[in-house]
Parts: sequence; C-alpha cells; structure tokens
Amino acid sequence: MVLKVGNLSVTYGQKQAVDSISFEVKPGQVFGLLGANGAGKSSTIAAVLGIEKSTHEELSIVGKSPLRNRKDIFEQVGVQFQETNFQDKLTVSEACEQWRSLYKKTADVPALLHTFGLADKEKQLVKSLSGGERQRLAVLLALIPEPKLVFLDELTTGLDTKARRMLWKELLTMKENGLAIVLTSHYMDEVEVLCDEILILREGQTTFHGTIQEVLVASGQPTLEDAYLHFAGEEEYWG
Ligand SMILES: Nc1ncnc2c1ncn2[C@@H]1O[C@H](COP(=O)(O)OP(=O)(O)OP(=O)(O)O)[C@@H](O)[C@H]1O
Repeated sequence: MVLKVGNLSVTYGQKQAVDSISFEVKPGQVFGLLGANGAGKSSTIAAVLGIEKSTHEELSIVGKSPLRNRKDIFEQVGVQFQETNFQDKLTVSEACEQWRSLYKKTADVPALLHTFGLADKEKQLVKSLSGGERQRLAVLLALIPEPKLVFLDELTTGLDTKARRMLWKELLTMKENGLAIVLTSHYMDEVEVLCDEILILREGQTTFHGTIQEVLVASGQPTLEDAYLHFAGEEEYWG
C-alpha cells in the first residue's frame, strides 16, 4: 500500500470536518475522493499530508508517517493544489527549474513539458499563461519528483475538452507504470475514466466506498452522476 488511512478525523473548533474515514491506495491505483463543496475532501488531504491536525488510528504514506518522516515523503509524493501560487516574474522553465532543485531525483522536465503541451511556452511568464495552461503546469510540477503517489485536487477544472483528454491519457499511462493517484473531482465523466475506487463524503462522513460498478448497484441509479448525487446528498436540490 502506498497510502493507509484508518479512522481519520479532522475538527476545526466545534466543526467536525472529517469524521472517522478509512481507505487504502495501492500502487497503480487511482482513488477518487468525492463529495459536495465543504464535504471534507481538502481537509482529508491536508490531514493525510500532515499539514492539518487530525486524530487517526493509522496514517502512512509510502510506508512512513507524514508527521515523523516529512522529508522522505516530500521526495516520493507529488501534490497539486487547486490554486498553486506562482511567483510573478518566473518563466515556465524557471518555475520548473526552481521546483526541480527541491528534489534529489527528478523526472525529465523537457519530456514532461512536451507531454503537457507546454514545450513552446517555456520562455513565457507563468502569470501570462492561460488558466488551463497554468493548471497543466501545476500538474506537471506535481510529477517532477517522479512520485510514487500524487494528490491531484480538481485535476481538470478549467481545462478544455482536448486538454482534459490529453491529461487523462497521460495519467492512465503513468498509472500503468505504477503511479498511485488520489484525485478529487466534481466531474463524474473524469471519475469514470480514471478511478478504480471511490469514496464519497457527505458532511465529513463516508456515505459510499467501493468501485464504480458497486456504486451503481448500491444506489440503484442508472449513471455514475446519479449514483454520486444520491450518496453525496445533492439530489434534493433537484426536488
Ligand atoms: N480552517 C478552517 N476552520 C474552520 N472550518 C474549516 C476550516 N477549513 C475548512 N473548514 C470547514 O470544513 C468543512 C470541510 O471543508 P473542506 O475544504 O475540507 O471541503 P472540500 O470537500 O474540500 O470542499 P470544496 O469542494 O469546496 O473544495 C467546510 O465546512 C469548511 O467550511
């Protein structure tokens, strides 16, 4: 297992944002952490990475504790957040270089730039990239340490259809090569293409944990989107 989470809870003052959730992720597995806005996805990821305080019975990434082995984990785990803050005056290649310098062992950056369709943007300032290009750069940076496990938060939000498909294809190839991925997404087409297993959160609690096949059966719904809405508690908005 590259990730083991046992009875993890996150509390902010009186607010229980994550309530005793458990899951495991294997090499080459794509795990989808799903739920409505405010369901507890980001809090879970922050707690798993040791950035947010949590209580838990078990918590290990690549066999190590994120609380005691931060440096080892940093070398083996990639993270892409919703809004990566880039420095204003950096070009794309400078941003990659700066990121690369943080790690001992790194991926081939020109090859990644090519893969992500950013090779011709190398000299461009990051702040002048389009939203979708910046998003692709954020995913690329998460892959620079050649991680065993990568956390991708709202992977393709803001990307056009072609860029989304390109990214899915690349991630599926990396998955074939053993990369484990924890994904948050609000797009069920993406979840259906990428995820082997999903966990649906509703107000911090697990309402479903299993495969796409299983969620369809358990919900009795015809599509993944309907099944998701059923377990995420969003269907009441439709009356
Ligand atoms: N620092 C904090 N202090 C107090 N409450 C917080 C804090 N961070 C998050 N919360 C609350 O905890 C709950 C879970 O938030 P979280 O960001 O984990 O949700 P999410 O599932 O990632 O949502 P989204 O899809 O909108 O990104 C929300 O009700 C949020 O308002």
